[in-house]
Amino acid sequence: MTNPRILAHFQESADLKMKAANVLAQPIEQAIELMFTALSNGNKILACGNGGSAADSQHFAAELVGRFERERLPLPAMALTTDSSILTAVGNDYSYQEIFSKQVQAFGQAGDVLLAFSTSGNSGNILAAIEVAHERDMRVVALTGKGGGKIGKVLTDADVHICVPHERTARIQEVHLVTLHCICDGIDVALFGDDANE
Ligand SMILES: O=C(CO)[C@@H](O)[C@H](O)[C@H](O)[C@H](O)COP(=O)(O)O
Ligand SMILES: [Zn+2]
Repeated sequence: MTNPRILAHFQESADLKMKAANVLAQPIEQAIELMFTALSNGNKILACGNGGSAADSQHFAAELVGRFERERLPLPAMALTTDSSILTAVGNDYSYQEIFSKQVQAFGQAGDVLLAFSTSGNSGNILAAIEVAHERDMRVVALTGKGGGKIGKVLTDADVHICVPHERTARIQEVHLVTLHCICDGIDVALFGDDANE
């Protein structure tokens, strides 16, 4: 007999993914187009998030600098969650709220993209990073959940909001992950064409 709690996790995750596929396909396509355009213009992607979403930020950067499924040259993406000296110095000397926004201020250029993760849509350091990204004429792709929170209210029409229709952080993150892989795949298709017949 399969453990019912384990079965329930898989079932809820599978059900949400299929629901999200229909709801989120369009904003995911918009995110692919936005990122491909930025990369084609010589711009880069900066990614940030807290906890599990910090891992997702690093996961995404690794698949752009390294590869997703197809061989290609490195693409410029950077997670703002990795430099412990920056994170501890800014967190200690200024505030935890500024650990990402200071880096966006330092590294972000007009035309760059900020990939911002927050399952609640309410993390202060993500909101602060988005504010600085807008000040620096960057575009924002926000991956949220729980209705989008405060982030949903600060995004502009030039940004893309991928808001997972669920209230449970773990489920939202699981859809964020498949979304990242859709974006990586979409960028490769834009670069090399569809490999469906390969
Ligand atoms: O991964 C998980 C829960 O599954 C946690 O580490 C989670 O990422 C943390 O609680 C974050 O601080 C949540 O922040 P946010 O997604 O609401 O911005
Ligand atoms: Zn998690």
